[in-house]
Amino acid sequence: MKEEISVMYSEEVLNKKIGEMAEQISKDYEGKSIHLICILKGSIFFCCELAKRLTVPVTIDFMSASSYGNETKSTGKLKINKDLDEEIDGLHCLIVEDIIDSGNTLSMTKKMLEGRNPASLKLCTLLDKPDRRETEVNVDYTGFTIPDAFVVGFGLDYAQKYRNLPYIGILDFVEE
Ligand SMILES: O=P(O)(O)OC[C@H]1O[C@H](OP(=O)(O)OP(=O)(O)O)[C@H](O)[C@@H]1O
Ligand code: HPA
Repeated sequence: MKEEISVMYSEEVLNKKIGEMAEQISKDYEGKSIHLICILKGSIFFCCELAKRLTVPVTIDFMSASSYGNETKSTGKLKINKDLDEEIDGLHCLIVEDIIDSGNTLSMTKKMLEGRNPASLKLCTLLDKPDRRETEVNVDYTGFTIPDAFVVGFGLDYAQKYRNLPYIGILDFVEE
């Protein structure tokens, strides 16, 4: 089987949307600093583009939590591979995700971080795939709501490949 990718959102479309999201977030957090919590690895591209466009003071920390292996289905279990470097108590935290699919990663991550007494904790995702939700999560900022397709690019991978694509595309498997 050959892997084929068709463009869903071009780099230009993504940047426009991220600009709009940053504008809204900057308005909502006026007078405050935001502590961005970037969930590795998929969110790095989105997190960088978002951070560059925020007009309020920003700090960033990274966490690696995953509920996926090399397959395209969730295991429903959270694995913390790398925890945050800094304490978050008293900080206005914004979790930055590339995609919410089953919701398992984000709901478990959110619960864990809530226990650390942040001043506030909100969620931001570039993509939301609600058709596949297994665990409800309240998402504060969503870029695009997408249908049930497996997407790659702009940080998103299939078996660790395609993260570096500057656009988001749908991955299909076709007969050679
Ligand atoms: O809503 P869910 O079904 O839990 O899926 C979403 C999660 O899956 C992906 O991460 P992944 O575990 O593949 O790690 P990666 O970011 O390093 O690719 C994505 O970046 C989200 O964190
Ligand atoms: O559609 C997807 N693509 C890449 N990684 C993912 N993790 C959850 N859903 C996806």
